[in-house]
Amino acid sequence: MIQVALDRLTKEECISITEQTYDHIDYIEIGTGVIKEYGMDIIRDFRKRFPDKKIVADMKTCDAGKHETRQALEAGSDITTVMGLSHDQTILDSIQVAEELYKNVLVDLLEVPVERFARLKELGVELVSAHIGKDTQDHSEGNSFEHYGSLSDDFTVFVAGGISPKSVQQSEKLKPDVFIVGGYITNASNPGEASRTMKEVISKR
Ligand SMILES: O=C([C@H](O)CO)[C@H](O)[C@H](O)COP(=O)(O)O
Repeated sequence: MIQVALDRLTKEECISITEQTYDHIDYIEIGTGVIKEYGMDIIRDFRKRFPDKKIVADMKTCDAGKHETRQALEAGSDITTVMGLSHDQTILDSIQVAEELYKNVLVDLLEVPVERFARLKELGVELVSAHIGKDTQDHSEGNSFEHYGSLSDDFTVFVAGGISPKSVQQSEKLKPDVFIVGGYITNASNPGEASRTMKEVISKR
């Protein structure tokens, strides 16, 4: 499956890219910076405009887990993100609220040491995102999925970070369920075509 990540865009650009890619994507991610710009209103707006798609709010919550999780999920997202490096209590609180609302939390593994993965499992985490951060994508150190090992025995795995048709294979060991694709689609001259290509490559794996 594909999650289009809408980052560093205006609201109008987010809407246009979603419309152009609609037939080839499964999840719409409202990116962290976009949420900072437009708040919960953009989630409410997307819920109305795109009722048939799953919406992920990339809140990157790291404290106040109950409040921020409720905020994003009640605005209409299906999934909200919480940082795996947060305190255990933040993760527990976020999961509890998501369960009350029959929705989900996606735990972002950015900079999380491998030793913490077992604890996340104990806390009840089900969805994780193996993520190469934007700031390390152009550097050789930290620009690899290698250290994530094999997560798929314990979690449903999303992968993110500079994903393109060429880099799909690099995360193969993680057996991802969802490929989070930002720049490859959003910076393309034809985002619809880019999302179609991405879908083809993923379905041929
Ligand atoms: O989560 C993301 C990043 O931290 C910026 O907020 C992106 O959505 C994710 O990395 C996917 O975007 P690309 O790396 O451009 O594919």
